[in-house]
Amino acid sequence: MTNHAAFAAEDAVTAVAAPAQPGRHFASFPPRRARDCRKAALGRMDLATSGVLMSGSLLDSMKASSPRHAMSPAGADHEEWIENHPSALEWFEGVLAAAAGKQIVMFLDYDGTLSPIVEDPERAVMTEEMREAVRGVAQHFPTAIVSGRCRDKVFNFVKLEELYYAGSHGMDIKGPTKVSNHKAG
Ligand SMILES: O=P(O)(O)OC[C@H]1O[C@H](O[C@H]2O[C@H](CO)[C@@H](O)[C@H](O)[C@H]2O)[C@H](O)[C@@H](O)[C@@H]1O
Repeated sequence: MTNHAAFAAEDAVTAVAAPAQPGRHFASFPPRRARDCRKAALGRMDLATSGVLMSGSLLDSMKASSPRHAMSPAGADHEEWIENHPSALEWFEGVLAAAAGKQIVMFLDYDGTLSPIVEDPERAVMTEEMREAVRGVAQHFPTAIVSGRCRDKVFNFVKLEELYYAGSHGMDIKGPTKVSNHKAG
């Protein structure tokens, strides 16, 4: 665990993001067996924090890839649904206003978010471009990848030591092993 200051959940504002594209695969540190994942899932949770901001290009990319419109109902119910489910991307000024004075923390899904959905889960790799985007985000916000996958498997795909990784649906969480220079929020 690194030296981040702890934050109160009620003071945190979260954002979720990122387009999925096919890309390179990186050989990794040794994968562990499934039973190691279950064992690790019993380990302690140590999420913590730091800083703020989001680049225009990442935001545009997020908007372009958002599946939100595909999930919303058509017809007369649409407007009411939109009203009750404001998009953080379309309502970004509102998000910024809500975030004022608060600690922003980024929680990112992996499959179908940072990586494309593919038939073979072992081939759900993320692009180098995506990796750089996430690395950039982590320079501004404490950033966590939250996945149903085993934590080590997600790390093997993402390979960024400055992130938090929450594997096994959040049962197994590990903090950064490398400090990222978050700008204070
Ligand atoms: O929470 P996530 O990071 O989104 O993980 C959810 C599950 O993702 C993986 O399965 C999904 O992606 C695969 C690769 O694209 C795809 O083949 C599968 O059909 C999807 O369900 C992963 O294999 C699961 O263990 C995760 O729970």
